Amino acid sequence: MYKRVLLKLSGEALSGEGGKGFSEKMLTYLVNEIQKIHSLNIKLGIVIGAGNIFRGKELKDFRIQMADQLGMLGTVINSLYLKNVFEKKGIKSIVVSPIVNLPSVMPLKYDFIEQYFEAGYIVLFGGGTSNPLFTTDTAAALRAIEMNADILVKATKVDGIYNKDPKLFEDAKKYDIITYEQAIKEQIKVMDTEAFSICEKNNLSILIINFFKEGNLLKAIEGENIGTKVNY
Ligand SMILES: Nc1ncnc2c1ncn2[C@@H]1O[C@H](COP(=O)(O)OP(=O)(O)OP(=O)(O)O)[C@@H](O)[C@H]1O
Ligand SMILES: O=c1ccn([C@@H]2O[C@H](COP(=O)(O)O)[C@@H](O)[C@H]2O)c(=O)[nH]1
Repeated sequence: MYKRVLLKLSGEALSGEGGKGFSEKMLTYLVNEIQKIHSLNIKLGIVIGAGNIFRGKELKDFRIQMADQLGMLGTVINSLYLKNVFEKKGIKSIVVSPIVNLPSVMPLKYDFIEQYFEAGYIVLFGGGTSNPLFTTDTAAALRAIEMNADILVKATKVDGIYNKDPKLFEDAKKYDIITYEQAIKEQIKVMDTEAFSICEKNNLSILIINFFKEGNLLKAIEGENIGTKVNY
């Protein structure tokens, strides 16, 4: 079983696939899935995207730097939203971000992160990498290394990596395991190349799983071979 986990969630985990905003049904599902792994006493960090609010590239009339800043703020909004949802269910969490100074957001300080984990908090890393031109996949890779995670789990809307986009090609074939070298060479689009590259350099594997299938997250943390594992 993995003991230190960085979980990358799509913003759509809050809205439902393809949706915007926040869905009560999805939030209930999300909390139930998190509760299953939180009870295992693991050190859990979460990076959440903002596809349910803004993705920079969706704001066509904006300069990309401006659009990306809105996207990054969206990830802080999602993190705070999630903190509140967790709180109502008795799950302790803390929002950490290098980009905003708000009473409920703590600055990113490595020494404190360990203390939050020791005190049983889930750490919600908001604000992406703090730089435009990136996405939360890259932020997840950075935070995973910084928290010394033993796995980065990307919980998304496909059940793993295929030789081509399974949402577009019915005959796409799934990989159970793939190396970073192969993923980068084949230009696999399920995750940013920057994220692959950071994890490869730091000897951290990634697990891609379908978030929308009940029980998947728990199975992945317990080491069951679901989804696709990207190995260095
Ligand atoms: N070779 C591939 N194998 C698997 N999925 C692929 C592949 N190529 C492209 N994809 C697409 O990648 C998508 C997952 O990545 P995407 O960045 O959209 O999600 P996310 O990171 O979970 O969301 P967010 O942008 O909200 O953080 C899937 O919907 C899938 O269609
Ligand atoms: O490091 C980062 C992370 C994110 N952004 C912007 O935020 C949105 C939302 O993140 P997703 O990973 O797409 O859900 C992203 O599209 C970027 O616009 C960023 O600029 N830098």
